[in-house]
Amino acid sequence: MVEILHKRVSELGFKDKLEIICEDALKAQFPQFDLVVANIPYGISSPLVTKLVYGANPFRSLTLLLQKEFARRLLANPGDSEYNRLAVNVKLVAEVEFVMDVSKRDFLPCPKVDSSVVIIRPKAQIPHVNLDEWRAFTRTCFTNKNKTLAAMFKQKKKIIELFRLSKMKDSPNKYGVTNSNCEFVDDDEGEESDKEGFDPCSDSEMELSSYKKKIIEVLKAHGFEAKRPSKLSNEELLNLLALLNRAGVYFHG
Ligand SMILES: C[S@@+](CC[C@H](N)C(=O)[O-])C[C@H]1O[C@@H](n2cnc3c(N)ncnc32)[C@H](O)[C@@H]1O
Repeated sequence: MVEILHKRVSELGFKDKLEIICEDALKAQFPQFDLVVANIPYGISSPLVTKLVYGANPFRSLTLLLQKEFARRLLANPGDSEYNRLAVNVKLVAEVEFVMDVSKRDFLPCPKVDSSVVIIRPKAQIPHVNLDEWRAFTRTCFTNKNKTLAAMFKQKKKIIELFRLSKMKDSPNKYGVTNSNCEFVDDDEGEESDKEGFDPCSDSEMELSSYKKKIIEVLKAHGFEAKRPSKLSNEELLNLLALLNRAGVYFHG
């Protein structure tokens, strides 16, 4: 395709106006861009959309041909069965507009899946929130997006993880917890075990229990206890994150 493009622009006399970067799109450092119009490889849709939307580049719009199901997930709203962490995170900073469906029969050779075109535009006003903290928080919430928040935050593993993160805020070198939540690939609904991989012995049971109580009190006091992440708007999630942070509960070290 690169050769064909080079040949075509040469024939049309546009050779000096086109620079072709032939690299892995996930690894390449993009030059400054204003518009993206792309038929992207469907297999890397999630990390590529993340990279484009959360990159440092102040773009105007991204017009993307995506696999239809992926586009539906990106367009989903709270309460929709497809609502997911990707939609939550993209919609924090951008608006996603549906343009059109494109049938697989419109391609030759005919692929296995249908496609859709969407336009993503950055929001004029982005909520004031630490993005690493936000993404770690939505990762926690959307790992079990249909569980109630009370059930989710009663999981021992989760409590220990958050407790250590909160302590790490006070003494960063003492606690070896790292949080690799920076990418929001489509990994919601990965059920978590309550016990695996954590050694609660190093934290006092009493401290853990009062920490858990503190979280549950925040949920109860603000009517979040019986709510489920899959039904919460970004405004509600932002509010919950702010309330938890204020109570000393953090999701990112
Ligand atoms: C859906 S096709 C689109 C091709 C072309 N843009 C078009 O519209 O006909 C996606 C293209 O991205 C290429 N590709 C796959 N993974 C890639 C990656 N990580 N970085 C850059 N290109 C990739 C594929 O080889 C394929 O040519």
